[in-house]
Amino acid sequence: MSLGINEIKIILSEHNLLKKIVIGDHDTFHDVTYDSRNVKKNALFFCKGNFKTQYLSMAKDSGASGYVSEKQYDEGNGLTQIIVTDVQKAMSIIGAAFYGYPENNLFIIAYTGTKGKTTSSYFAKSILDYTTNKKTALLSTIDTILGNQSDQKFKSHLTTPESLDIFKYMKTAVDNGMTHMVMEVSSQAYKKNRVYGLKYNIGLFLNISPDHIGPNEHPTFADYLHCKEQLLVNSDTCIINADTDHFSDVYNAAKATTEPENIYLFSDHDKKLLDNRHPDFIFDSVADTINDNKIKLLPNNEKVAKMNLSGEYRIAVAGDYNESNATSAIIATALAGADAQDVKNGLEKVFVPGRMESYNANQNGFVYVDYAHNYASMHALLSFLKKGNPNGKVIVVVGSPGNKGEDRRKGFGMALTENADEAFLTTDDPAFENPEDIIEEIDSYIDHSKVDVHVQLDRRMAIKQAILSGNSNSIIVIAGKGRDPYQKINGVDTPYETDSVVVKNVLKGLENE
Ligand SMILES: CC(=O)N[C@H]1[C@@H](OP(=O)(O)OP(=O)(O)OC[C@H]2O[C@@H](n3ccc(=O)[nH]c3=O)[C@H](O)[C@@H]2O)O[C@H](CO)[C@@H](O)[C@@H]1O[C@H](C)C(=O)N[C@@H](C)C(=O)N[C@H](CCC(=O)O)C(=O)O
Ligand SMILES: Nc1ncnc2c1ncn2[C@@H]1O[C@H](COP(=O)(O)OP(=O)(O)OP(=O)(O)O)[C@@H](O)[C@H]1O
Repeated sequence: MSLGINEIKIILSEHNLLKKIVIGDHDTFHDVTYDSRNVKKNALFFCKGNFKTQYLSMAKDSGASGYVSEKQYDEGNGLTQIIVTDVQKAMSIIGAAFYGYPENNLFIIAYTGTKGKTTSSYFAKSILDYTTNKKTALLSTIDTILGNQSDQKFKSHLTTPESLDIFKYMKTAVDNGMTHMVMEVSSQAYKKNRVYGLKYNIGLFLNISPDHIGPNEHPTFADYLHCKEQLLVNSDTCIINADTDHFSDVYNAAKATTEPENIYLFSDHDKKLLDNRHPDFIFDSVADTINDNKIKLLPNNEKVAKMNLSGEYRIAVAGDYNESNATSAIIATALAGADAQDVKNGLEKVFVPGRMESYNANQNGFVYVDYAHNYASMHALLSFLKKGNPNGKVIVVVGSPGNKGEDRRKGFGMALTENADEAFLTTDDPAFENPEDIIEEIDSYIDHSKVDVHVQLDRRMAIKQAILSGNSNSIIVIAGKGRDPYQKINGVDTPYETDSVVVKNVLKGLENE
């Protein structure tokens, strides 16, 4: 693969990004990278983010022959220097060109929303695996799956990767024979222009509630919503949860670039629809107990009746909120070619790592490992579990991260007060904060007349104590980390075997006692 300066000049000019080019010894590049530690000979190096000039010197020493930057640097003398108005945007369009526009060879389903992106993406992939005979790639918060061999699947670093990685992954997926891709698109991906210029066949908007607002993410809720809406602006076909907050705003964003005929709305039968929303599909809960989750899908007009999706679908993952996640996946995958049987198979067989993973602890109750890590998700999770288990205790192990999402602490306090009986407050990615201070803050929002609170800094120990405190009617929730394999402590990702493994070890220990 290679990319010449003339093509770069054309695409940057087309996007009005080019400020200046100084041609150096080489004007054709054989690799693209934003990390000086990975520079190959004749690479084009991008100076972005918290960049330091020594990275450019390092890149030059390692054989880079050009760089792209918003500023010209003496350290880059002798290299081809491409000076642009926005390096993140430039990186995305150059990345697409370098990898030969692999997105054109994939049917792309893209998800956004505050909650449910990962779960719904796994639902959609599971269904499409039947339709495409396992030729569906996945870019998710948990795993990146670019093929069916073991080395074509790995843990993701970000929900939505950097643009160069996205196009590289897409090219790899195409080379591996993949025809479809399901991807999560975070609001940060738009904020940082990681997906600049990328178009999706189908874009889905699940829901929005305040999250990711702070000095390092979005300055305001309006900015957060705006970034999320960009996914719809860049999609040929849009699917929107008609029950979402800020529906009118969201619908108008979709309508800006998509004809109403290509916008599909769905709604929960039990939710009262506001304004004049006319959902195309309505889902109705047939079973939403802890052991059985099933919906009935009802087409609501002629446009969608011909999709032949009317019927009942069992969902392998518990949680009433997963009914709307599943509905979104049904509509998206049907538009991508799935039939009702693929949908049935996919939803019945799906497994989502770290999301409502259940373990039978016998005389100690039932354990769920779940990723709920803010008020909206914790409230959705605990109210569902409490409703399904009115006579048993709901026991929750939870902590809150340091140096980010500080409002989550109050959210956890509130959600625990509303639906938990017992809480074990513990450590979860304390970063540079003292975990005891974080716990104290969560605790200050808990009503102690309703919740029995224990403090146990050691997360493994907290899980063990919570399980031991249960009886056969109890539900024990290990919340917030899912399958995160580390604790972020003082800037270091300290390895952690994951909540799922800790639970399994505790249960094994109990069996052997
Ligand atoms: C805010 C943001 O987008 N930050 C991301 C961004 O940071 P950055 O560009 O400032 O990079 P940096 O790590 O500070 O380094 C600066 C540059 O120098 C380079 N470098 C660095 C060291 C070196 O020796 N040589 C070198 O060339 C780096 O490769 C980088 O290009 O690029 C880095 C990788 O290139 C990411 O790791 C980092 O993600 C941060 C850590 C992160 O986790 N961000 C979160 C907020 C995020 O994006 N989350 C969303 C999900 C949340 C949601 O649902 O909205 C996500 O999509 O994951
Ligand atoms: N539609 C939903 N509404 C509310 N809560 C949900 C919904 N779907 C999932 N959840 C809860 O939120 C948690 C996170 O779900 P998931 O990972 O699918 O969402 P996400 O959008 O990828 O989240 P994040 O951006 O935080 O990674 C789940 O473990 C569950 O507790």
